Amino acid sequence: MKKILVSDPISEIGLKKLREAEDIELDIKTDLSPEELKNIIGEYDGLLVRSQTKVTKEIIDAATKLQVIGRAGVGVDNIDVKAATERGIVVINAPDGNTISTAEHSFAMLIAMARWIPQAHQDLKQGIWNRKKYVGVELNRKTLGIIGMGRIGSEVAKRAKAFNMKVIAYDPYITKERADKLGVTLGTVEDVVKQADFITVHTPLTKETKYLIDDKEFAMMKKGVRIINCARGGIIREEALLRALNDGTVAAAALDVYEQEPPMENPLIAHPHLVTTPHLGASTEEAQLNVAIDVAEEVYNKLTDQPFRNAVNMPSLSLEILNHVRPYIQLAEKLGILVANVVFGAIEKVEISFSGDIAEKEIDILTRTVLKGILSQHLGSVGEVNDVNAPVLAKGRGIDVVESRSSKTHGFTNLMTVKVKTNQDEKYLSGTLLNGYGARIVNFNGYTVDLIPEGHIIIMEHFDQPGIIGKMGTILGNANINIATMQVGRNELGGKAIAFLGVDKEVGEDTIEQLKQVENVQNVYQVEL
Ligand SMILES: NC(=O)C1=CN([C@@H]2O[C@H](COP(=O)(O)OP(=O)(O)OC[C@H]3O[C@@H](n4cnc5c(N)ncnc54)[C@H](O)[C@@H]3O)[C@@H](O)[C@H]2O)C=CC1
Ligand SMILES: O=C(O)C(=O)COP(=O)(O)O
Repeated sequence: MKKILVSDPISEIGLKKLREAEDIELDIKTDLSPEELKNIIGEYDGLLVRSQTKVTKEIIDAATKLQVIGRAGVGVDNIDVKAATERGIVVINAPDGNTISTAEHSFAMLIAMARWIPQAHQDLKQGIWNRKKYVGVELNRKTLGIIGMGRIGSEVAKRAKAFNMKVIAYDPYITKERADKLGVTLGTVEDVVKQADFITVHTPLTKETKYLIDDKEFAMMKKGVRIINCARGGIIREEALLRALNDGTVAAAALDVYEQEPPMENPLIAHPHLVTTPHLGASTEEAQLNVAIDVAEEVYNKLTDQPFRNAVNMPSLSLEILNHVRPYIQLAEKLGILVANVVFGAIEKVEISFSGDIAEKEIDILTRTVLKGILSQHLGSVGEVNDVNAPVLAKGRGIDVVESRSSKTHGFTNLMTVKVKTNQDEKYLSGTLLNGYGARIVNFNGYTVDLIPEGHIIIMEHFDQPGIIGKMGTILGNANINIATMQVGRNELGGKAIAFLGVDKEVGEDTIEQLKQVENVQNVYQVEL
C-alpha cells in the first residue's frame, strides 16, 4: 500500500483515480505549517502540491520514503528540485492542463488594464460615476511584446492576433519557423521593450530571467507602455516597476504573481494604475480538473512502476519509445551490476558505448540505468540509487561518465558495452538482445562468452589448466550447490580463462573462499542478476 499526501487544494474529481486505487491510501491535509509537514512527510511515498506548499530541502530530508512529488500545475519553483534529484525523488508536473486558462487570464488582465475596468468598477460600486477619468486605449494595431514564447506565450500571441495586434517576441529557445508559424516577429529583449505598447512575460523564473525587466529596460520603453506579469514574480523587478509607474513611463500594469506571495507588504498593490489578482492564472474549473487528472495519473504510474511522461528531473519517454527500450533497460542494469561486481577499487571512469540499432534510440535512460546498476552495488550505504539520482551521484563522486554511439556492431545487430576503470582495475562487458532469445552477455574483458544474465552466477578468472572445473564442481557439490549452466572462455590454450557458472542458489562466503584457494584460480566473484 502506497501513501500519498495532498497538501494543497487539488480538484477532488481529478484525484478520483488515486482515491479509487486499491493500492493507494490518500490523505488530504491542506494548510499545514512547514513544521507540521516536516513531522508527517516521513510516512508518505508520494506528495501532491500546487504552488502554496514549499517543498524545501528540509522537508525533503525528512521525507525518508518519498518517491515522487507531483505538482498540479507548471511552475516547480516551490520545490527544491535539486534536493529531490539528489535523493532520487522524481518531480512530476502537469504542464499542459492550465495553459489556456493562464493565457485567457493574461488576456483578461491586458484588456481590463487597457480600459481601466477594475478601477472604474470600484468607483461605481462606491457610487462614483466618472466617465472622464477612465479613458482607455485600443489594442487594435498596437504592438504586444511577449517575453517567453512557450505554451502560454504562444496562446497569448494567437489571441493578440485576433485583436489585430502586431506581436514581437523574445525567446532564445524557439526557432524562426515556430515564430513564423505563429505570425510573430522575433527580436532581442531590447527590440521588444523598445517597440512594444504592451509587454507580457511568460517565462519560468530562472537565474537568467530574474529581473529580466529592470530599471535599464524600463528606461528604453515607450512612454505610456502597459505591463503584464502572469508568470512569476521577480521576472520584472517590482521596485523598478513601481518607479516606472510613478514617473509615468508605465501607464498601467497588471500583476497576478509577486516576488513575495501573498504580497501583503507590497507598495505596488495600492498603486491606482495597478490591476491585481491573487495568483489566479490557473484557477478555473477546467484547468484545475485537467492538472489534477494529469498529475494524479502520472504519480500513480510512478508509484506502480508504470511509464510516466512529465518528470522535470529526468528525461521523459513516450510509451512507444519506452516499450521499445524496456528490454535494453533490463540489460543495461544487469551489465552495470555485473561489471560493478568484478572490479576492485574506487571507480574513476565509466564508459558506455552503444552500437547497432540501439545507437539510434533513446540512450540517456540506458546510461542512467547502467550507472544505477553500478552505483547500487558500490553505494548501498547512501540510500536508494535510481534513474533520477544516478548521474548526480556519479558526478558527486568524481566519476567520469562517457557515453558514445558507434556504427561498429561486431557481428550483433545491437551491442551495449560497459567499461569501468578504477584506481586499481579495468574491466568491460558487452551485452546484446538476441531477437527472440532475450539478453546475452557476449564478451567479458575480451573473452567471447554466451551467458544468460539471470539468477546466481559465479564468475571465475583462472589459468586454463586441466582439472580446475572438476575441482570447482566438487567444492560446489560438497556445499550442496547445483550447477545449472556453465560457460567457459579462453583466448589461448593454457592462457588466462574465464568461467561463468549459473547456480541454483546463493553460495556461502566460505565456499567462495574454497574456490579461490584452488590452484590456478585468480579470482572468484558471485553476483545475483
Ligand atoms: N499565474 C499562474 O497561475 C500561472 C503561471 N504559470 C507560469 O507561466 C510561465 C510560463 O508557463 P508555460 O508557458 O507553461 O511554460 P513553457 O515552458 O511552455 O514556456 C516558457 C518559455 O520561456 C522560455 N524561456 C526560458 N528562459 C528564457 C529566457 N531567459 N528568456 C526568454 N525566454 C525564456 C522558454 O524557451 C519557453 O518557451 C511559468 O513561469 C509558469 O510557472 C503557469 C501557469 C499558471
Ligand atoms: O502552474 C503554475 O505555474 C501556477 O503558477 C499555478 O499555480 P497554482 O497551482 O494555481 O497555485
